[in-house]
Amino acid sequence: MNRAKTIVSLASDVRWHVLGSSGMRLLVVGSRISIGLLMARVLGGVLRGDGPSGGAALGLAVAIALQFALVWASHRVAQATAAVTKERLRAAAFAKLVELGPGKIVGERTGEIQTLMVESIEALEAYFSDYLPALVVAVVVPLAVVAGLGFVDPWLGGTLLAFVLGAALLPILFDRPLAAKSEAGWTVYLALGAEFLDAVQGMVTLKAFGASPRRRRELEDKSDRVATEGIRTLFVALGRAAIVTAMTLGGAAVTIWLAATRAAEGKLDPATLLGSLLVVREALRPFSDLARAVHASLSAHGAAEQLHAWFAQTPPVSEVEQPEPVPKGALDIAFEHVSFGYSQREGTVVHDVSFRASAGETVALVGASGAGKSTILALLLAFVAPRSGRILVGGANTRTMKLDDLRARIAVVSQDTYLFAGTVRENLTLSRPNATPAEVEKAARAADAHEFITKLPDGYDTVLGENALRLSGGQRQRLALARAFLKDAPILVLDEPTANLDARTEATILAALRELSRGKTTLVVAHRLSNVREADRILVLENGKVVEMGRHIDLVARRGTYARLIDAQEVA
Ligand SMILES: Nc1ncnc2c1ncn2[C@@H]1O[C@H](COP(=O)(O)OP(=O)(O)OP(=O)(O)O)[C@@H](O)[C@H]1O
Repeated sequence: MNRAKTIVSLASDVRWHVLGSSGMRLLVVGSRISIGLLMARVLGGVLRGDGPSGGAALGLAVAIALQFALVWASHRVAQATAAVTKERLRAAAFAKLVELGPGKIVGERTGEIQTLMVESIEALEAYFSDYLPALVVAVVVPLAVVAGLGFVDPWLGGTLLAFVLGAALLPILFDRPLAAKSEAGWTVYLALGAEFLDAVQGMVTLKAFGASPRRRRELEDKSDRVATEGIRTLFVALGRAAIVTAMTLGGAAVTIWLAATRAAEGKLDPATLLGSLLVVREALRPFSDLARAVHASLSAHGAAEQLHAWFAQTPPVSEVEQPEPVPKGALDIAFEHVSFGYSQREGTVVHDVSFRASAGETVALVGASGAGKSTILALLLAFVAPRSGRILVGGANTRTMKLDDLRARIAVVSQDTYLFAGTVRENLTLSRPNATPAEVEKAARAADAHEFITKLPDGYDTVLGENALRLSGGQRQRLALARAFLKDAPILVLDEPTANLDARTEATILAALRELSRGKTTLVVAHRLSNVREADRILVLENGKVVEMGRHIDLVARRGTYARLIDAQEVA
């Protein structure tokens, strides 16, 4: 797709704002031209010795007042265009983020997504609110003035037209190299943003491994490249600006000189001469304005490519047209010959997996790291979809359900609980926004979290920073558990919820988890096998395949993979 089309297709719903903005700018220029012509009439009258014309003077006063109002209104419309563009694009980009979901987003660089959400959209905003209206003015006004002037005096009109064409067409020679440079600059800029965020998030690791000076040098190198690319772009942009300036100043000078000559020859009256002086500048000014806005257009090219690629992504799981309702009450789970791989290149990571968890049962998934346990949970949550086979919940295929409805019936506690910037209460009620304070407290008590929450400076209203870094691992998991208690969903998914905890904290969390999973269909992933002994069924996975399945006692008696895993942990 060509570049301009790529950009415009991104904001089809702001086209009325862009048109409004352009219209207002045209009115402002129109009022400036009227002021010029009225001034010429007033001065022309004086020069002819008729004295100033009262009507023209009054018209001038009205036009000046009108221009004030139009300039103000035009700024307001430009601001509104900018705000609406940003709001619509951000909403669409965020909706896409949610649609893509963790199945797609995990593995992407957070910094790049962040730059896309903030900076690319800023760049496009400038394109829509500044560059496009400036472009419309640069097309309409010069041609209108040329036509008017040509009507009064074809020689003047023809001369001005030559410079207008020069100012419009010669800069195009620079546009291709400029766009290439700018896109290169944009790419290194994005990489710098991503790297910087990585460094901030990994600061503890960088310091602990003494790697911060090296990382700093790498960042400095990238930063130098951004500066170098910027200077290169600027160099080409200066060449372009010089051409525009030569055409606009040269065009004004030559046309005005010609007008003066024609007036000296008696072929132009003084008022028309003065009028020409004033309108010629107006015909050429839009090119200078456009040259100033060209930077916005250049950044927009890189940003638009990136946003376009973002919107073109397909989610790993798409919604069905007419979803079936998720059955009510307790739900069983069945995997039937499910196979899955994250990409064709990486092959399948889950092979022909079949198992059942009746309502209220607990099924444990065990196996070495990378065996596919978390992927099976992601399949149940429909973050990713099976390549073949079916997943049934309450007897219905999950692919026929509305994704949010399915997920509303599943509570998840994982090893890395995310806590959002906000109060403890807001974090807990994430799963049930209309929960009463009594319900929140009951859930927190059940999760053994109430006590520590009440010791926080503002209790349940204590504001946690980004990802609540000041809470301990055990406290975070207690909040995660309280969230799950509050959600009270019929299916529970536990992805190594005690992985990062010390033995004593683990014991209390496990007790709360037993309580939480009572009567719920539970899928649990655990590395520490002693934690899943009581499961109704244990699935032993190896390279994405179920190699053994049964109760703890039977699997131990088989002396197979499970027994070897247990022996290995006991030795450890
Ligand atoms: N988002 C992803 N994109 C591509 N490959 C992935 C992704 N997530 C996991 N994998 C790959 O899929 C395989 C199974 O990973 P999975 O996380 O399911 O294993 P696991 O048994 O849960 O491991 P662990 O116990 O270490 O968490 C691994 O080879 C892993 O590299």
